[in-house]
Amino acid sequence: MSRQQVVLHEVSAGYANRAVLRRLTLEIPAFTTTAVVGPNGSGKSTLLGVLAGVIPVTGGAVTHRTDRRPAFVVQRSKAADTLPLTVREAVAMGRWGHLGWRRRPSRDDRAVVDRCMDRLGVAALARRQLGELSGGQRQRVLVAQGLAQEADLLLLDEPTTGMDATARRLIADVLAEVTAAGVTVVQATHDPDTAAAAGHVLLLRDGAVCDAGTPETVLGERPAERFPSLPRQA
Ligand SMILES: Nc1ncnc2c1ncn2[C@@H]1O[C@H](COP(=O)(O)OP(=O)(O)OP(=O)(O)O)[C@@H](O)[C@H]1O
Repeated sequence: MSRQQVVLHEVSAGYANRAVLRRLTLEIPAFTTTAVVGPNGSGKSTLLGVLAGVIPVTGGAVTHRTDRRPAFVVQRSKAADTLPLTVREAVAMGRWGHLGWRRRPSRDDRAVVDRCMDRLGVAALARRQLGELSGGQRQRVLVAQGLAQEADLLLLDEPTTGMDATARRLIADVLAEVTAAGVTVVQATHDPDTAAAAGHVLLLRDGAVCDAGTPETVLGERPAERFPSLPRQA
């Protein structure tokens, strides 16, 4: 178990009147990146919600390596883009779980927020309203917020959607750094290059795992050709 961050055993989950995940058994290896791939509607976001603990399971068991709360970066389209928040306030929300009884951010909390904004290249935008940013900038702010939680499990739902190549590389570098520092990352993605760079790949279809393993075994040597459902992003 120590090398597994999360183990799912025959897990079923979904929404009111809609079963999505069906008796899913899988392992999320610790300290590496798992890419969750599969066609639209195959259950990637639902799986992330289960791993985050925000979607209750209707059957089976989910076992986490630690009892720390995971960080969950939701798809930008599902996040409220119009909240009246500055970039700094949005990233600082990542510290809420760490605040002491006075609920006031400490110097350390503020330093973590500064570091995460810096790492995601949004420090210069700190005072801007979220609603004024481009889609790619907002997405980077959400990743910075996830990073600021300093969780040992970082869950990201299609974090690079709508990003240009430079921003995608930045996210890939940040995720490589955090896994090297002992964090486990799980990201849903439609990008074959992102999936090919992961340590582990889970391929979902119709709410079930249809393959799992290294990128080479699951995706083959030419992921974009083998998985036309994973369109190469512009
Ligand atoms: N809040 C919800 N209520 C009811 N059904 C939902 C809800 N969210 C998702 N679904 C349904 O659950 C199924 C799985 O959706 P999910 O979002 O997990 O797929 P996905 O693999 O992440 O898809 P995509 O690649 O399009 O993001 C789909 O049929 C979807 O319509």
